Amino acid sequence: MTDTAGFPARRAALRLMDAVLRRGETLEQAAPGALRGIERSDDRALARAIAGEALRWLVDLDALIDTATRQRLADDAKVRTVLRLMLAQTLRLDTPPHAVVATCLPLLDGGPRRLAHGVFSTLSKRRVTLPDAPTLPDAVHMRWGALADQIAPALAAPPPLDLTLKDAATTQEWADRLGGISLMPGHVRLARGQAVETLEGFGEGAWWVQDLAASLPARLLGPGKGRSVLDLCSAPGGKTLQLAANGWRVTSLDMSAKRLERLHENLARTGLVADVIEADALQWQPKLPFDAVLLDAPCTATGTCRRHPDVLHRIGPRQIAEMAELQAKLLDRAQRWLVPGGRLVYATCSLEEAEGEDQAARITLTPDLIRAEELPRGLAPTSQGWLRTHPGLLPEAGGLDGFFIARFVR
Ligand SMILES: C[S@@+](CC[C@H](N)C(=O)[O-])C[C@H]1O[C@@H](n2cnc3c(N)ncnc32)[C@H](O)[C@@H]1O
Repeated sequence: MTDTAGFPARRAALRLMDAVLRRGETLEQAAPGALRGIERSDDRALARAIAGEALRWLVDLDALIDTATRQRLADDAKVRTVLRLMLAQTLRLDTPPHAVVATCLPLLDGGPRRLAHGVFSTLSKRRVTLPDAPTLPDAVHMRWGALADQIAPALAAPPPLDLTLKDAATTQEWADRLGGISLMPGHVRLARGQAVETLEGFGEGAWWVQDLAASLPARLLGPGKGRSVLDLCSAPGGKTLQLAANGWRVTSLDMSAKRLERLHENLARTGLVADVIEADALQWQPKLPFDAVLLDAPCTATGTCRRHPDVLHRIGPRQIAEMAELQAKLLDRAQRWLVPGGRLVYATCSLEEAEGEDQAARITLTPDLIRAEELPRGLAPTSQGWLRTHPGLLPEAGGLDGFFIARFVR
């Protein structure tokens, strides 16, 4: 094994790529195993950044590699993935070529090192560059249709950092203190790349990290004024915190013990209160109906592609159909748990119609149309009164995640 400084981060980046591309894991799922043994946080961040950029630009990196080989390398060949990592570093992370060669070629010890070196040198001599926007995989482009060309430019870089404030009345104060901008009361947007735990206000629980789009479902339930809400599929708790901060009596249910640990930490940090239940929503039954239900359903999360570019490569028709089936079952149950006049908000961070529009169309409750004045300036509801966001919207302000949101009343 090589002891070149920087090698462990590259080996971890290769493991991350394998986990995503061969085993269909998320970068989050793969990280603990892939990064095991790497002590320094900057090395762990580097491994994630290399793999993230290689996945974000995969189609374009492959096109470059294919111009420099006589025989096309197999899609799953290790040498192709190592070359993707090498090029991602020079073209996206400004790593000097000699450092890339020294730290990446040992990944191919006993294998086609010379081939990789040759392809990398050829492309470096040609001074190749990447396009302004990443090219989406064909299957993704087909699925997203007309939206794909708007979304792709927004994928060129990781997104800004959005915070939701515990007290919306302090919006200007926190925007000033943290040097950010606000797109609506209770929201502050910062430049990316900040270490969250070190920012003012984190320890005292004045805010939590939450993409602007992800903050909209809970906002659409308005102030709670002591009424009851079921936050169904709630962990790690961004929406539970919002609802509790906005005067709701929150029952917060999720089936993942691990994710609920983070929810408990978030409640403790912010001093907010919720009744937390660990249960499978497909089995659980409430004793009493609720004034509101927020179902932020499990989904393929393709709307988070700016932060999680792995979704561009591991999500296909099978995963979408599986999630759509689960969402339909959850919705069938959730809509029965409301008092007459109670409101349901259904949301997913997916860009797939099967998980959004198609689900909303099946709901038998009365639509409660979303109004433009409830949304950040520049966003508008669809003609059905639903909200469909995607990363290409609000481009001057830095975009937002892809979400589908619909509201109903019983
Ligand atoms: C989109 S995430 C929720 C994010 C959360 N609402 C927030 O704002 O932080 C979906 C959640 O659904 C949970 N989940 C999936 N299937 C479930 C089920 N059958 N019962 C309860 N929770 C489930 C997952 O554990 C996951 O935490």
